[in-house]
Amino acid sequence: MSDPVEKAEVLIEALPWLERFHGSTIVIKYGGNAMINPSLQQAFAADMAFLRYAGIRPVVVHGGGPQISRMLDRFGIESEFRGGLRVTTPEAMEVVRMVLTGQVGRELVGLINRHGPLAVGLSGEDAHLFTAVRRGALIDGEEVDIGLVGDVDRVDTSAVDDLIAAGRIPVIASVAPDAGGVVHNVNADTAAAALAEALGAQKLVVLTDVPGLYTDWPDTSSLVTEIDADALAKLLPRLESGMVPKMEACLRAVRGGVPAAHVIDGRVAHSTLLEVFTPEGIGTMVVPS
Ligand SMILES: Nc1ncnc2c1ncn2[C@@H]1O[C@H](COP(=O)(O)OP(=O)(O)O)[C@@H](O)[C@H]1O
Ligand SMILES: CC(=O)N[C@@H](CCC(=O)OP(=O)(O)O)C(=O)O
Repeated sequence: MSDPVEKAEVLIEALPWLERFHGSTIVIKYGGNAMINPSLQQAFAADMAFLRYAGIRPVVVHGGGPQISRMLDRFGIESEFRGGLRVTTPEAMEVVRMVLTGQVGRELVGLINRHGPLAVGLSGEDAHLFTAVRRGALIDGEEVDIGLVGDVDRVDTSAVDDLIAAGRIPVIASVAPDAGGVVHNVNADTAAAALAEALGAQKLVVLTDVPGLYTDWPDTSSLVTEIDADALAKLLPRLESGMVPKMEACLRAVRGGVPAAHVIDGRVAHSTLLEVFTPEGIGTMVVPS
């Protein structure tokens, strides 16, 4: 696009969205499957800086499932998932914590900070951010024990609030202690939804490696552009694997007062900007009923 008028039109198209979201908090969940290559990761980091410099308050919660699986593999530990959640032994938990807080989070912080002194990494263990409660996986209506896996029971947003007030971008790993201090593995979608709700965010945006939710996976004609909470609740028992915690998270967020939760394709460069600043948006939008 070399025509200056066209360029100006693209810029001005963002104005209504800048007016609407200026000063708002948006929680962005960056899934491990969307971290496909360095240029996409750099585009994601640039988007976070762009949001921040546009007067929006981005808060990043990151996953790292494939990265954890690769490291477990290097240690000769097999990965097993039940209902989209990793079966987490105490041994695997050490690896989960190391990869999320020491590797994936650090890399993301570094990429965002190429654009200024913006990102600060933390995890659910910092300043009581998340308190976990042990949960099982729901398999055919029955709760199955999957080890040190937690749900978010309590959120103390004070550390995140402090960082936002200082103009920083919190980058959060989803490990969290329970009330007794035992660290649990929390699915990153779950953590992002709990945080979006506690912060009173205007949006939850979940980046993954598919264009959105399919009602009849993997039939690509069944992509959903918009669904309300009640319809999603009805669909949930029919969903599989990684989509289960993801759509549970969207449901939790909108039922908890977040006006919209979006699942978008993180393999598209700058997908977050497209979601926030264009009238069409992209992916699947979940809204309250
Ligand atoms: N109904 C569905 N709609 C879309 N994706 C689905 C569906 N059911 C299962 N999936 C799978 O869920 C995956 C996304 O979840 P997950 O692998 O946990 O991603 P992430 O690392 O981004 O959290 C997709 O790559 C797709 O293979
Ligand atoms: C309990 C559970 O499953 N935890 C996840 C935490 C990371 C995560 O959620 O990463 P993605 O967003 O990339 O899937 C795991 O161990 O893989």
